[in-house]
Amino acid sequence: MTEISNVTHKIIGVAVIWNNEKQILIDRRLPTGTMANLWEFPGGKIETGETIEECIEREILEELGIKIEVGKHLITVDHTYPHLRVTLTVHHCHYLSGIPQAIECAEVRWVGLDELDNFDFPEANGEIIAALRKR
Ligand SMILES: Nc1nc2c([nH]c(=O)n2[C@H]2C[C@H](O)[C@@H](COP(=O)(O)OP(=O)(O)OP(=O)(O)O)O2)c(=O)[nH]1
Ligand SMILES: [Mg+2]
Repeated sequence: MTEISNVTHKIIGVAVIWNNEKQILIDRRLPTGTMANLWEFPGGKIETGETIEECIEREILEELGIKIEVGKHLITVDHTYPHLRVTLTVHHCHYLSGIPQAIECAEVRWVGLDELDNFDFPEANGEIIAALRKR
């Protein structure tokens, strides 16, 4: 039997933003809504007509107020939560300018790769963090 899934599918561009101290920028989600309070790599939904790279650059400026250079693709993770399917296309990015501000999130932080274990991320992020550690 074939089952057609009606679950919402979000196509998301995600940034792993590096600074010159080999730190990564992470943000904590707002205390309301899906995956409340969890930490994530900043990003958001792709808009019609834009590439994933353009999406990432735009979302980071909108959400954090900083300029970045979008670099190499790291991994694409397709994950289904109980009420939501996400496709996270993750790129390495380099920090260029501006002070990160928590415009659409609760908090932002620069952290080292070895510090990521101290933060709670959504389930889909396990694969992203594993890919980062493999390098
Ligand atoms: N930006 C980002 N989203 C992630 C990560 N891991 C993960 O499961 N997600 C999920 C959470 C959200 O459901 C979705 C991102 O979509 P979004 O940022 O456009 O949506 P949202 O839930 O924040 O809110 P909204 O804009 O739909 O109101 O992907 C991650 O590391 N970064
Ligand atoms: Mg978002």
